[in-house]
Amino acid sequence: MADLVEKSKKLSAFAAVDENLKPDHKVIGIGSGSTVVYVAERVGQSTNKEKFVCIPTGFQSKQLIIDNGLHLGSPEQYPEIDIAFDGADEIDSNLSLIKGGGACLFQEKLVAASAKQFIVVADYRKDTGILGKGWRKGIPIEVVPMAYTKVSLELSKLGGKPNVRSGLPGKAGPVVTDNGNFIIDCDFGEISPESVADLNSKIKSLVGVVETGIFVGMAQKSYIGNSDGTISTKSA
Ligand SMILES: O=C[C@H](O)[C@H](O)[C@H](O)COP(=O)(O)O
Repeated sequence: MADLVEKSKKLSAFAAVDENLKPDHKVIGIGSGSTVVYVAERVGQSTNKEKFVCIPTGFQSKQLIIDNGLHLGSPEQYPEIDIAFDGADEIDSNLSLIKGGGACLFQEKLVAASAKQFIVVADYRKDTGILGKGWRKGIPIEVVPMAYTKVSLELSKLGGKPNVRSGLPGKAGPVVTDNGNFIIDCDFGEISPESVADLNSKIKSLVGVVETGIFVGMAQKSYIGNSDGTISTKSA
């Protein structure tokens, strides 16, 4: 099973890079997580790799770029990105995503929003069609630390079950993001594809929320590695 999932991740990542990375691309966004490891590996195998500048979405992503011998840039230097690749925790039928399982959602959204093309890569477990169906940990929401009780209260009033993400067993107390903030995982149950944008706007409007892990209208194409070794693609 674990081997099958790993193979699906690699399959989706390699296919996404092979089919979408073009000779005229210069600035590439590299996401976070275990699937994007294979994106970085494939970009690093490109004969053009010397001319790429790769923009990371966090600490792990930065290490992936360096380890694969790619040039590192920053979002400040490159506010316009030619193409970005990233993983997802769940994907719905409209290509809306839950992201942030690894607490990287803010920088991931920054890079995706700066990219002319945003491609999602994932194994077959992520493609459930409805957010909150397979990913039961809740929507990751990055909040400024001093606002976490206020935001938690307001999320409850919106019908969610908020939970500040713990750093245990590695750290006592909450997880602290690459930006020095906390993560609240808020369970809203299953979210119909039609109501995702509205829920995202409501969460985003709460003072203290830096960013949500709901990505609506951002992904242009998904590459899903299936358990039988095939790939399914979908365009928005
Ligand atoms: O914060 C983490 C990110 O949103 C990841 O892209 C997401 O959790 C998917 O990671 P993985 O490819 O390991 O499932």
